[in-house]
Parts: sequence; structure tokens; C-alpha cells
Amino acid sequence: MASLFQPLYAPQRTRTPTHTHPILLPSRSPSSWFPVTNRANIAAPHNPIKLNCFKTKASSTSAANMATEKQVQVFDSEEALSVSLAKYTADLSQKFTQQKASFTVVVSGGSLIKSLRKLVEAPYVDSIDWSKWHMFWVDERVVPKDHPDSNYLLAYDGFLSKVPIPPGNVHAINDALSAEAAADDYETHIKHLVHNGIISTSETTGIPKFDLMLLGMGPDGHVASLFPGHPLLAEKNKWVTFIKESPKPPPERITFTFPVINSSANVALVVAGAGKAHPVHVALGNGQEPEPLPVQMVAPEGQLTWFLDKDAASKL
Ligand SMILES: O=C1O[C@H](COP(=O)(O)O)[C@@H](O)[C@H](O)[C@H]1O
Repeated sequence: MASLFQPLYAPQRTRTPTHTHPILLPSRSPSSWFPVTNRANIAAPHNPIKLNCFKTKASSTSAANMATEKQVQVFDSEEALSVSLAKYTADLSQKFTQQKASFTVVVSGGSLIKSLRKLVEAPYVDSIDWSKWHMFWVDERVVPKDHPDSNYLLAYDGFLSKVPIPPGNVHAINDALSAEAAADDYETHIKHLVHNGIISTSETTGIPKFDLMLLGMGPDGHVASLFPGHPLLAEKNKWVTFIKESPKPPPERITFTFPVINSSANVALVVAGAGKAHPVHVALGNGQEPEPLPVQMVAPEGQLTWFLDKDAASKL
């Protein structure tokens, strides 16, 4: 089975990790941090203040996750967001790689990959024990891996080609199968990695518990390939499923389901640009939609951290 998940391109071996222990990273605070359930406490994005975060009941449909710890950070620019996202990811990598043999990281496609650019630059890139990283995709389009719509290709070009993650630790979705078969195949592969102890599981549900999910959000409030109003939002049993009529092209995709997303130890929602201000307003402010947006259903067992630039936060 393992050969099915080999990346199309082997990442270049241009760099050997120089540190398997932490180095001192530059400290840089986001422009503002604020708790999100009390609008009176929301600071203007430009104020360089940091307020305490707190545990709050998220607006999730997940019964399991009654107390997602949620934190919202707003940055003056996408550049500042990218620096903070690199530090956040490097810190989690350090924490998990000190504790266990693997650090399981799930990425989305879209603009998230560009926002990860600082992680593959000094000083972060050299602080990370890449040999323990295992990479997964929260969703993938059913296209060949060298197709411009491929989330794998996007991640390869912007991230994987720049870091020495072992090729066997890159768990791409099989592009030789139909959408339905690829979803089953990926779920089977994940079960295998759970069995081998690479992926942890939730103590309460037994569902895979990834260490970190790095998610983007579409202007319609979709996350992964889970779109507003779609029946897949209610999927409770499958870990990986498929869609053949995605409202955003290409139409055929496979995606993790909310039970898996919401079992995560850490989820970062990374959102930049004024075009996404409305769903951010709905999720974190007083904005209204007739039905909960997919992004509002993200409520992990662990910690949820929003990384917003000031344009995405402009309606808060
Ligand atoms: O189609 C997709 O869109 C979302 C959002 O993309 P963005 O470019 O607006 O950030 C992405 O998170 C998802 O993985 C992708 O398949």
C-alpha cells in the first residue's frame, strides 16, 4: 500500500536538518490578540496589545467538543501574519517532536500555502526536525498531481520542495483513482497509520487526532471541501469522503469530514483579504447567515487559533 502514497516528485535533498533541538527564535507579537465571544473586548486591529485568550464553547454541532479553546489574532499585514504563523508552527513542531516520534500536520490548499512561506525560511526552517513530520491534505481535487488545480502540486511548489520531509512521510491522495475510491483509499491509509502509532487518536471518540491542521477558508465560508449547505457537513461516520459537484471548480474532490477536523489537537484558521471579511464577521462577530457556515463548525477538541489580517477582520 505504501507505494500508493509516494509523492509524484521526490522532495529535493538540498538541506539536512541542522537542529533537532530548539533554537532561540525571534519573538514577535501579533498586532492584537483578543477573546472572541465578547465584542466589547475586541481591540482595534492596529492596537499593539495582547489580551488573554480563554476557553469558550464554540458554535459547533460537535457534541464532543464543548469547550474548544479559541484564540483570535489580527495582524496589520499578511506579511506579519505569515511570520507569526511560522513561529506558531515551529513551536508546535518543537513541542510534539520532543514528545513523540511523529508530528502529524494537515494542510489545505489555496492561499494557506503562500502564508506558510516564512516557515521555509531562516530561522524557522533550520529549527525544525523535519524528519518527524508527516504531511497530509485536508482536501484534494481529483486531478493528476501535476495539474495546476492539484493541492499537492501547490504544496510541493510552495513548501515540500523546500524542506527535507522524508518522501515516505508525505501522505498524498492517490490521483489514479476515482473520487470515491480515492476517499476510501485515503481513509484506509490513515487507519493503517493509526494502527502503526504514527497518527494519534482521540481518547473520547477514537477518531484520528492530528497534531496540527492548517486550514484556509473560502470567501463563502467553506473549509476543506465542505461547502455551505452541503449534506457532507453532517457526515458523522466517514473520516474521508468525496464530492462530485463542488460549487467551486474543479467539481470532483475528496475531503476530511468534520469528525476528523474536530478531533485535532490544534487547528489554525488562516484567513487574509477583504473578500473574506463577511464569513469572518459571521464566525466571530455579529454577521448573519441563514445556516451555520462550515467555518463555524470548526471546533476542535484541542485549540483553535485564528490568524487574520486586518482586511479579513475589517468587519469585526
Ligand atoms: O478550494 C479550496 O479552497 C479553500 C480556500 O482557498 P483560498 O485560496 O480562498 O484560501 C482551501 O482551503 C481548500 O483547501 C481548497 O481546496
